[in-house]
Amino acid sequence: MGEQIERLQVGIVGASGYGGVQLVRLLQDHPAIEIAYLGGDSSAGKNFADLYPHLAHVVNLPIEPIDVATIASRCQVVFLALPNGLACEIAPQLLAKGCSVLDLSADYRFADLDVYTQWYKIPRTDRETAAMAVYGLPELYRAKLANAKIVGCPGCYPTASLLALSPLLKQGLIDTNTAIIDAKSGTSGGGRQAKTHLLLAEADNNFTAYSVAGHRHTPEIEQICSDLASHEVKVQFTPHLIPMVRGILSTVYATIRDPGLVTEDLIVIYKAFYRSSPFVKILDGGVYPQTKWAAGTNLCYIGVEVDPRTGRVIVMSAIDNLIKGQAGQAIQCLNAMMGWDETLGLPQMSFYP
Ligand SMILES: NC(=O)C1=CN([C@@H]2O[C@H](COP(=O)(O)OP(=O)(O)OC[C@H]3O[C@@H](n4cnc5c(N)ncnc54)[C@H](OP(=O)(O)O)[C@@H]3O)[C@@H](O)[C@H]2O)C=CC1
Ligand SMILES: CC(=O)N[C@@H](CCC(=O)OP(=O)(O)O)C(=O)O
Repeated sequence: MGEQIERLQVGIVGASGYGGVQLVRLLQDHPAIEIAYLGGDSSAGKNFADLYPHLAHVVNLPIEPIDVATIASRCQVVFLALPNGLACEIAPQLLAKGCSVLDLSADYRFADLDVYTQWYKIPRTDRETAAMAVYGLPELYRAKLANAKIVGCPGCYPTASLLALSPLLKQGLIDTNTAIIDAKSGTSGGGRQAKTHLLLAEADNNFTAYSVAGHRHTPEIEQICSDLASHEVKVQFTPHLIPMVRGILSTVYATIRDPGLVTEDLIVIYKAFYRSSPFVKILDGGVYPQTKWAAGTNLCYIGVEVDPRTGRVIVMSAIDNLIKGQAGQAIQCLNAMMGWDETLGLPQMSFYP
Protein backbone atom coordinates (compact mmCIF):
# COMPACT_ATOMS: atom_id res chain seq x y z
CA MET A 1 0.00 0.00 0.00
CA GLY A 2 1.26 3.50 -0.86
CA GLU A 3 1.63 6.15 1.83
CA GLN A 4 -1.71 7.84 2.72
CA ILE A 5 -1.52 11.60 1.98
CA GLU A 6 -3.33 13.84 4.47
CA ARG A 7 -5.50 16.01 2.27
CA LEU A 8 -6.38 19.63 2.98
CA GLN A 9 -10.05 19.89 4.00
CA VAL A 10 -11.84 22.60 2.04
CA GLY A 11 -15.35 24.04 1.90
CA ILE A 12 -17.19 25.75 -0.96
CA VAL A 13 -19.85 28.30 -0.07
CA GLY A 14 -22.04 29.02 -3.08
CA ALA A 15 -21.54 25.50 -4.43
CA SER A 16 -24.68 25.56 -6.58
CA GLY A 17 -23.51 28.40 -8.85
CA TYR A 18 -21.18 28.37 -11.84
CA GLY A 19 -18.16 29.19 -9.71
CA GLY A 20 -19.16 26.47 -7.26
CA VAL A 21 -19.56 23.75 -9.89
CA GLN A 22 -16.18 24.60 -11.47
CA LEU A 23 -14.54 24.33 -8.04
CA VAL A 24 -16.19 20.99 -7.32
CA ARG A 25 -15.19 19.65 -10.74
CA LEU A 26 -11.60 20.93 -10.58
CA LEU A 27 -11.00 19.80 -7.01
CA GLN A 28 -11.91 16.21 -7.94
CA ASP A 29 -8.61 16.19 -9.84
CA HIS A 30 -6.56 17.89 -7.11
CA PRO A 31 -4.33 15.36 -5.37
CA ALA A 32 -3.96 17.27 -2.09
CA ILE A 33 -7.50 18.47 -1.43
CA GLU A 34 -10.70 16.93 -0.10
CA ILE A 35 -14.06 18.67 -0.20
CA ALA A 36 -15.46 18.62 3.34
CA TYR A 37 -18.40 21.00 3.00
CA LEU A 38 -20.68 22.46 0.33
CA GLY A 39 -22.90 25.39 1.29
CA GLY A 40 -25.77 27.24 -0.35
CA ASP A 41 -28.78 29.41 0.18
CA SER A 42 -31.87 28.37 -1.82
CA SER A 43 -30.14 25.09 -2.78
CA ALA A 44 -29.48 24.06 0.85
CA GLY A 45 -31.02 20.68 1.65
CA LYS A 46 -30.51 19.32 -1.87
CA ASN A 47 -27.82 16.89 -2.92
CA PHE A 48 -25.18 18.45 -5.18
CA ALA A 49 -25.91 15.73 -7.73
CA ASP A 50 -29.58 16.82 -7.86
CA LEU A 51 -28.35 20.11 -9.32
CA TYR A 52 -25.56 18.65 -11.44
CA PRO A 53 -26.53 15.04 -12.29
CA HIS A 54 -23.58 14.69 -14.69
CA LEU A 55 -21.28 14.62 -11.62
CA ALA A 56 -23.39 12.11 -9.63
CA HIS A 57 -20.92 9.29 -10.30
CA VAL A 58 -18.10 11.19 -8.54
CA VAL A 59 -19.73 13.62 -6.10
CA ASN A 60 -22.12 12.52 -3.39
CA LEU A 61 -22.34 15.50 -1.06
CA PRO A 62 -25.26 17.45 0.39
CA ILE A 63 -25.53 21.22 0.06
CA GLU A 64 -25.86 22.51 3.60
CA PRO A 65 -27.10 25.78 5.08
CA ILE A 66 -24.34 28.34 5.54
CA ASP A 67 -23.23 28.07 9.17
CA VAL A 68 -19.82 29.45 10.10
CA ALA A 69 -19.32 27.15 13.13
CA THR A 70 -20.05 24.05 11.03
CA ILE A 71 -17.77 25.20 8.21
CA ALA A 72 -14.90 26.01 10.60
CA SER A 73 -15.25 22.70 12.42
CA ARG A 74 -14.59 20.80 9.19
CA CYS A 75 -12.54 23.04 6.88
CA GLN A 76 -9.05 24.50 6.91
CA VAL A 77 -9.71 26.53 3.76
CA VAL A 78 -12.96 28.01 2.45
CA PHE A 79 -13.81 29.19 -1.07
CA LEU A 80 -16.57 31.81 -1.15
CA ALA A 81 -18.41 31.88 -4.50
CA LEU A 82 -21.20 34.27 -3.60
CA PRO A 83 -22.70 37.47 -5.01
CA ASN A 84 -20.85 40.66 -4.06
CA GLY A 85 -21.50 41.90 -0.54
CA LEU A 86 -21.81 38.54 1.24
CA ALA A 87 -18.18 37.48 1.66
CA CYS A 88 -17.48 40.63 3.66
CA GLU A 89 -19.96 39.39 6.26
CA ILE A 90 -18.75 35.77 6.45
CA ALA A 91 -14.98 36.05 5.85
CA PRO A 92 -14.08 37.90 9.10
CA GLN A 93 -15.90 35.20 11.11
CA LEU A 94 -14.15 32.37 9.24
CA LEU A 95 -10.74 33.98 9.73
CA ALA A 96 -11.45 34.43 13.45
CA LYS A 97 -12.09 30.69 13.65
CA GLY A 98 -8.77 29.88 11.96
CA CYS A 99 -9.87 29.20 8.36
CA SER A 100 -8.09 30.65 5.33
CA VAL A 101 -10.42 32.27 2.79
CA LEU A 102 -10.39 32.59 -0.99
CA ASP A 103 -13.15 34.93 -2.13
CA LEU A 104 -14.28 34.85 -5.76
CA SER A 105 -16.40 38.01 -5.46
CA ALA A 106 -15.23 41.62 -5.57
CA ASP A 107 -15.37 42.12 -1.79
CA TYR A 108 -11.63 41.68 -1.10
CA ARG A 109 -10.12 42.97 -4.35
CA PHE A 110 -9.91 46.63 -3.34
CA ALA A 111 -7.16 48.26 -1.31
CA ASP A 112 -9.44 51.29 -0.80
CA LEU A 113 -12.87 50.26 0.46
CA ASP A 114 -14.31 53.68 -0.35
CA VAL A 115 -13.67 52.91 -4.02
CA TYR A 116 -15.45 49.56 -3.57
CA THR A 117 -18.46 51.23 -1.93
CA GLN A 118 -18.59 53.93 -4.57
CA TRP A 119 -18.79 51.36 -7.41
CA TYR A 120 -20.67 48.49 -5.73
CA LYS A 121 -22.99 50.60 -3.53
CA ILE A 122 -22.31 48.25 -0.61
CA PRO A 123 -21.22 49.80 2.72
CA ARG A 124 -18.31 48.10 4.54
CA THR A 125 -17.22 47.83 8.14
CA ASP A 126 -14.58 45.07 7.81
CA ARG A 127 -11.58 47.32 7.17
CA GLU A 128 -9.11 45.23 9.17
CA THR A 129 -9.94 42.09 7.19
CA ALA A 130 -9.80 43.95 3.86
CA ALA A 131 -6.37 45.32 4.77
CA MET A 132 -5.07 41.75 5.16
CA ALA A 133 -6.35 40.62 1.74
CA VAL A 134 -4.00 39.86 -1.16
CA TYR A 135 -5.10 40.41 -4.78
CA GLY A 136 -5.21 36.91 -6.19
CA LEU A 137 -3.42 37.21 -9.49
CA PRO A 138 -0.47 34.84 -8.91
CA GLU A 139 1.41 36.05 -11.99
CA LEU A 140 1.82 39.43 -10.25
CA TYR A 141 1.48 38.76 -6.51
CA ARG A 142 2.90 35.26 -6.05
CA ALA A 143 5.22 36.24 -3.19
CA LYS A 144 2.43 37.94 -1.20
CA LEU A 145 0.13 34.97 -1.72
CA ALA A 146 2.60 32.69 0.04
CA ASN A 147 1.70 34.35 3.37
CA ALA A 148 -1.95 35.16 2.70
CA LYS A 149 -4.84 34.19 4.98
CA ILE A 150 -7.42 35.89 2.78
CA VAL A 151 -7.35 36.34 -1.00
CA GLY A 152 -9.57 38.52 -3.17
CA CYS A 153 -9.56 36.66 -6.48
CA PRO A 154 -9.78 38.97 -9.52
CA GLY A 155 -12.77 39.26 -11.78
CA CYS A 156 -12.75 37.61 -15.19
CA TYR A 157 -12.31 40.79 -17.23
CA PRO A 158 -9.51 42.13 -14.97
CA THR A 159 -7.65 38.80 -15.23
CA ALA A 160 -7.64 38.78 -19.04
CA SER A 161 -6.94 42.51 -19.30
CA LEU A 162 -4.23 42.76 -16.63
CA LEU A 163 -2.27 39.80 -17.96
CA ALA A 164 -2.27 41.57 -21.34
CA LEU A 165 -1.25 44.96 -19.92
CA SER A 166 1.15 44.11 -17.09
CA PRO A 167 4.47 43.81 -18.98
CA LEU A 168 3.80 47.12 -20.76
CA LEU A 169 3.11 48.97 -17.51
CA LYS A 170 5.76 47.32 -15.38
CA GLN A 171 8.48 48.05 -17.98
CA GLY A 172 7.19 51.58 -18.76
CA LEU A 173 6.71 50.77 -22.44
CA ILE A 174 3.50 52.72 -23.11
CA ASP A 175 1.96 56.13 -22.53
CA THR A 176 -0.06 54.80 -19.61
CA ASN A 177 -3.26 56.76 -20.06
CA THR A 178 -3.63 55.70 -23.69
CA ALA A 179 -4.62 52.15 -22.74
CA ILE A 180 -7.94 51.04 -24.20
CA ILE A 181 -9.40 47.65 -23.30
CA ASP A 182 -12.00 46.18 -25.60
CA ALA A 183 -13.21 42.92 -24.05
CA LYS A 184 -15.81 40.33 -24.99
CA SER A 185 -17.32 37.76 -22.63
CA GLY A 186 -19.47 34.67 -22.96
CA THR A 187 -22.75 34.64 -21.07
CA SER A 188 -21.61 32.37 -18.21
CA GLY A 189 -19.82 35.49 -16.92
CA GLY A 190 -23.21 36.59 -15.65
CA GLY A 191 -23.60 33.54 -13.38
CA ARG A 192 -26.32 30.87 -13.21
CA GLN A 193 -29.12 32.96 -11.83
CA ALA A 194 -31.82 33.83 -14.38
CA LYS A 195 -31.38 37.20 -16.05
CA THR A 196 -33.42 38.32 -19.07
CA HIS A 197 -30.48 39.59 -21.13
CA LEU A 198 -28.76 36.21 -20.76
CA LEU A 199 -31.71 34.21 -22.18
CA LEU A 200 -30.85 32.35 -25.40
CA ALA A 201 -33.52 34.40 -27.21
CA GLU A 202 -31.85 37.65 -26.17
CA ALA A 203 -28.14 36.78 -26.32
CA ASP A 204 -27.97 34.44 -29.31
CA ASN A 205 -27.38 36.00 -32.74
CA ASN A 206 -26.64 39.22 -30.92
CA PHE A 207 -23.59 41.28 -29.95
CA THR A 208 -23.55 44.36 -27.79
CA ALA A 209 -21.42 46.51 -25.52
CA TYR A 210 -22.70 47.19 -22.01
CA SER A 211 -21.84 49.33 -18.97
CA VAL A 212 -19.85 51.61 -21.32
CA ALA A 213 -17.68 54.10 -19.40
CA GLY A 214 -18.99 52.69 -16.13
CA HIS A 215 -18.34 48.97 -15.65
CA ARG A 216 -17.34 48.12 -12.05
CA HIS A 217 -14.26 46.25 -13.22
CA THR A 218 -12.73 49.57 -14.36
CA PRO A 219 -11.53 50.68 -10.89
CA GLU A 220 -10.25 47.16 -10.19
CA ILE A 221 -8.16 47.19 -13.37
CA GLU A 222 -6.97 50.74 -12.65
CA GLN A 223 -5.90 49.83 -9.11
CA ILE A 224 -3.52 47.14 -10.36
CA CYS A 225 -2.34 49.18 -13.36
CA SER A 226 -1.47 52.03 -10.98
CA ASP A 227 0.40 49.63 -8.72
CA LEU A 228 2.42 48.32 -11.69
CA ALA A 229 3.18 51.75 -13.14
CA SER A 230 3.84 53.30 -9.69
CA HIS A 231 1.55 56.22 -10.54
CA GLU A 232 -2.18 56.66 -11.06
CA VAL A 233 -3.39 55.13 -14.31
CA LYS A 234 -6.79 55.48 -15.97
CA VAL A 235 -7.98 53.01 -18.59
CA GLN A 236 -10.86 52.97 -21.05
CA PHE A 237 -12.63 49.65 -20.56
CA THR A 238 -15.56 48.50 -22.68
CA PRO A 239 -17.08 45.04 -22.09
CA HIS A 240 -19.22 43.23 -24.66
CA LEU A 241 -21.54 40.23 -24.41
CA ILE A 242 -21.13 37.67 -27.16
CA PRO A 243 -23.28 34.65 -27.94
CA MET A 244 -21.06 31.93 -26.56
CA VAL A 245 -20.99 30.19 -23.19
CA ARG A 246 -17.38 30.31 -22.00
CA GLY A 247 -14.49 32.60 -22.65
CA ILE A 248 -13.18 36.14 -22.68
CA LEU A 249 -11.13 37.79 -25.37
CA SER A 250 -9.62 41.06 -24.23
CA THR A 251 -7.96 43.26 -26.86
CA VAL A 252 -5.81 46.04 -25.46
CA TYR A 253 -4.52 49.04 -27.44
CA ALA A 254 -1.90 51.53 -26.23
CA THR A 255 0.61 53.99 -27.69
CA ILE A 256 4.19 52.77 -27.34
CA ARG A 257 6.75 55.25 -26.05
CA ASP A 258 9.68 54.03 -28.13
CA PRO A 259 8.72 54.09 -31.82
CA GLY A 260 11.69 51.81 -32.55
CA LEU A 261 10.08 48.81 -30.80
CA VAL A 262 8.79 46.10 -33.12
CA THR A 263 6.55 43.08 -32.53
CA GLU A 264 9.45 40.67 -32.01
CA ASP A 265 10.96 42.92 -29.30
CA LEU A 266 7.71 42.90 -27.37
CA ILE A 267 7.29 39.14 -27.71
CA VAL A 268 10.75 38.70 -26.18
CA ILE A 269 9.78 41.08 -23.34
CA TYR A 270 6.47 39.26 -22.72
CA LYS A 271 8.14 35.84 -22.70
CA ALA A 272 10.70 37.08 -20.19
CA PHE A 273 8.03 38.69 -17.99
CA TYR A 274 6.01 35.45 -17.81
CA ARG A 275 8.94 33.00 -17.79
CA SER A 276 7.95 31.73 -14.32
CA SER A 277 4.22 31.72 -15.02
CA PRO A 278 3.26 28.30 -16.36
CA PHE A 279 -0.32 29.25 -17.25
CA VAL A 280 0.54 32.22 -19.49
CA LYS A 281 1.38 31.27 -23.07
CA ILE A 282 2.91 33.97 -25.25
CA LEU A 283 2.21 33.27 -28.91
CA ASP A 284 4.63 33.71 -31.77
CA GLY A 285 4.34 36.74 -34.08
CA GLY A 286 1.26 36.67 -36.29
CA VAL A 287 -0.53 34.11 -34.10
CA TYR A 288 -3.60 35.46 -32.28
CA PRO A 289 -5.35 33.77 -29.34
CA GLN A 290 -8.73 32.09 -29.58
CA THR A 291 -11.08 31.51 -26.66
CA LYS A 292 -11.58 27.89 -27.72
CA TRP A 293 -7.91 27.17 -26.98
CA ALA A 294 -8.37 28.25 -23.35
CA ALA A 295 -11.81 26.71 -22.74
CA GLY A 296 -11.79 24.29 -19.81
CA THR A 297 -8.20 25.19 -18.89
CA ASN A 298 -6.45 27.58 -16.52
CA LEU A 299 -4.40 29.00 -19.38
CA CYS A 300 -4.15 32.54 -20.69
CA TYR A 301 -3.01 32.84 -24.32
CA ILE A 302 -1.50 36.19 -25.29
CA GLY A 303 -0.76 37.51 -28.79
CA VAL A 304 1.19 40.74 -29.37
CA GLU A 305 1.45 42.97 -32.45
CA VAL A 306 2.94 46.43 -33.03
CA ASP A 307 1.41 48.63 -35.72
CA PRO A 308 4.31 50.84 -36.89
CA ARG A 309 1.83 52.99 -38.87
CA THR A 310 -0.06 54.15 -35.74
CA GLY A 311 2.63 53.61 -33.13
CA ARG A 312 0.31 51.42 -31.11
CA VAL A 313 0.75 47.99 -29.59
CA ILE A 314 -2.20 45.62 -29.74
CA VAL A 315 -2.28 42.82 -27.17
CA MET A 316 -4.90 40.07 -27.30
CA SER A 317 -5.57 37.82 -24.34
CA ALA A 318 -7.89 34.79 -24.18
CA ILE A 319 -9.01 32.96 -21.04
CA ASP A 320 -11.86 30.77 -19.85
CA ASN A 321 -13.81 33.22 -17.67
CA LEU A 322 -14.90 30.44 -15.30
CA ILE A 323 -11.45 28.85 -14.92
CA LYS A 324 -8.51 31.29 -15.16
CA GLY A 325 -11.10 34.06 -14.73
CA GLN A 326 -12.61 32.56 -11.59
CA ALA A 327 -12.42 29.08 -10.01
CA GLY A 328 -9.12 27.85 -11.51
CA GLN A 329 -7.43 31.06 -10.49
CA ALA A 330 -8.67 30.62 -6.91
CA ILE A 331 -7.16 27.11 -6.83
CA GLN A 332 -3.92 28.45 -8.34
CA CYS A 333 -3.87 30.99 -5.48
CA LEU A 334 -4.41 28.22 -2.94
CA ASN A 335 -1.53 26.26 -4.46
CA ALA A 336 0.66 29.36 -4.03
CA MET A 337 -0.55 29.85 -0.44
CA MET A 338 0.27 26.25 0.42
CA GLY A 339 3.71 26.34 -1.24
CA TRP A 340 2.58 23.65 -3.70
CA ASP A 341 3.39 23.58 -7.40
CA GLU A 342 1.15 26.31 -8.85
CA THR A 343 -0.19 23.97 -11.52
CA LEU A 344 -1.32 21.23 -9.12
CA GLY A 345 -4.70 19.82 -10.13
CA LEU A 346 -5.33 22.45 -12.81
CA PRO A 347 -6.08 21.66 -16.48
CA GLN A 348 -3.59 22.85 -19.09
CA MET A 349 -5.04 21.40 -22.30
CA SER A 350 -8.42 22.11 -23.85
CA PHE A 351 -10.48 19.66 -25.84
CA TYR A 352 -10.50 20.90 -29.41
CA PRO A 353 -12.65 21.84 -31.26
N1 LIG B 1 -19.19 33.88 -13.65
C1 LIG B 1 -17.99 34.41 -13.84
O1 LIG B 1 -17.41 34.33 -14.95
C2 LIG B 1 -17.27 35.08 -12.72
C3 LIG B 1 -17.89 35.36 -11.50
N2 LIG B 1 -17.17 35.95 -10.50
C4 LIG B 1 -17.76 36.21 -9.20
O2 LIG B 1 -17.87 34.98 -8.47
C5 LIG B 1 -19.00 35.01 -7.60
C6 LIG B 1 -19.91 33.82 -7.92
O3 LIG B 1 -20.33 33.94 -9.27
P1 LIG B 1 -21.13 32.81 -10.04
O4 LIG B 1 -20.70 31.48 -9.57
O5 LIG B 1 -21.06 33.14 -11.47
O6 LIG B 1 -22.63 33.11 -9.50
P2 LIG B 1 -23.95 32.21 -9.58
O7 LIG B 1 -25.09 33.17 -9.71
O8 LIG B 1 -23.82 31.15 -10.59
O9 LIG B 1 -24.02 31.53 -8.10
C7 LIG B 1 -24.24 32.31 -6.97
C8 LIG B 1 -24.13 31.44 -5.73
O10 LIG B 1 -24.35 32.28 -4.59
C9 LIG B 1 -25.34 31.72 -3.75
N3 LIG B 1 -26.17 32.79 -3.18
C10 LIG B 1 -26.94 33.68 -3.85
N4 LIG B 1 -27.55 34.52 -2.97
C11 LIG B 1 -27.15 34.12 -1.73
C12 LIG B 1 -27.44 34.58 -0.42
N5 LIG B 1 -28.26 35.62 -0.20
N6 LIG B 1 -26.84 33.95 0.63
C13 LIG B 1 -26.02 32.91 0.41
N7 LIG B 1 -25.73 32.41 -0.81
C14 LIG B 1 -26.27 33.03 -1.87
C15 LIG B 1 -26.18 30.83 -4.64
O11 LIG B 1 -26.70 29.82 -3.81
P3 LIG B 1 -28.17 29.15 -4.00
O12 LIG B 1 -28.24 28.66 -5.42
O13 LIG B 1 -28.12 28.04 -3.01
O14 LIG B 1 -29.18 30.19 -3.67
C16 LIG B 1 -25.15 30.33 -5.65
O15 LIG B 1 -24.50 29.18 -5.15
C17 LIG B 1 -19.70 36.35 -7.84
O16 LIG B 1 -19.28 37.28 -6.88
C18 LIG B 1 -19.20 36.75 -9.23
O17 LIG B 1 -19.22 38.13 -9.42
C19 LIG B 1 -15.85 36.24 -10.65
C20 LIG B 1 -15.20 35.98 -11.82
C21 LIG B 1 -15.88 35.40 -12.95
C1 LIG C 1 -20.99 38.62 -19.01
C2 LIG C 1 -21.17 39.23 -17.64
O1 LIG C 1 -22.27 39.58 -17.25
N1 LIG C 1 -20.07 39.36 -16.90
C3 LIG C 1 -20.08 39.93 -15.58
C4 LIG C 1 -18.72 39.80 -14.96
C5 LIG C 1 -18.78 39.01 -13.67
C6 LIG C 1 -17.67 39.29 -12.70
O2 LIG C 1 -16.58 38.80 -12.77
O3 LIG C 1 -17.98 40.25 -11.83
P1 LIG C 1 -17.60 40.51 -10.29
O4 LIG C 1 -16.66 41.64 -10.24
O5 LIG C 1 -18.89 40.91 -9.66
O6 LIG C 1 -17.01 39.28 -9.71
C7 LIG C 1 -20.47 41.40 -15.62
O7 LIG C 1 -20.11 42.11 -16.53
O8 LIG C 1 -21.08 41.82 -14.64
